[in-house]
Amino acid sequence: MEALSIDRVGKTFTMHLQGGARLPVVRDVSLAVSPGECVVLGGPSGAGKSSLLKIAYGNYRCDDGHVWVQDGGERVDVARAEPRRVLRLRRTTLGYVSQFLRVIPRVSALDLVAQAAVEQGASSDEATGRAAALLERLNVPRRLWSLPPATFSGGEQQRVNIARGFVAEHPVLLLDEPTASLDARNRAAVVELIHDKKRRGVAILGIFHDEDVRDRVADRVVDVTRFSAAA
Ligand SMILES: Nc1ncnc2c1ncn2[C@@H]1O[C@H](COP(=O)(O)OP(=O)(O)OP(=O)(O)O)[C@@H](O)[C@H]1O
Repeated sequence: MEALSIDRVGKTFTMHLQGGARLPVVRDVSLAVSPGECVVLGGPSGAGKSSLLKIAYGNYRCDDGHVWVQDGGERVDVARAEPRRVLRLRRTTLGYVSQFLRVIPRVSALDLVAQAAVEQGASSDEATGRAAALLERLNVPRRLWSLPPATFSGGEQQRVNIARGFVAEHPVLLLDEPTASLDARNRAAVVELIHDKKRRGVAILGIFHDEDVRDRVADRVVDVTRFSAAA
């Protein structure tokens, strides 16, 4: 059974500040991701890869189609579900790792990561243990763990963000260029984390511009240009 299924999705942006100009991006997108599989969205800049991920997460509305996510014994259509249902789905089932960390003032890196596990029901001790293990694997120096990440470097923030996204145990994970500003060593650490998730049966849909990373994690690459709605 598919964990995530995008079914005939279409999206046109309407630019209200530009006299309602319409920008068709994708149409008739259908693709599915099974448990333990990593599907990568490919295609040139502007093809609509990020937009599709945001539609799958429920951040963007789509005009047509459905986004089915298997949630235990139930299938939820992210495109049509009530906002409250989408929020619940995000807590238990649907994870998303963006390129940038949203820092919370005064919350330390360790707590920020652990919080994501606590939200899924882990005890505080267990969450802190898992958060520490991930920060370690992602080579975030121990001296930074007790500090709020606002002043961290771009790559350090990104690694805290990845730890936060991976500490939770979501059966479906959306990854928007998680390795964009990382060096080779940390890219390799992220590849390992993705392999771990796949072994645990997590379904992953992601964007990876780095070809080497893409080749190492992707079971399939879906070129989004084939769904282009432009002209
Ligand atoms: N919120 C928005 N409002 C209006 N247009 C948008 C919005 N988000 C994206 N677009 C437009 O939709 C098109 C697809 O953008 P998207 O970011 O999905 O592409 P992408 O394939 O992820 O590109 P990249 O590889 O450069 O990140 C672009 O032309 C972009 O300008």
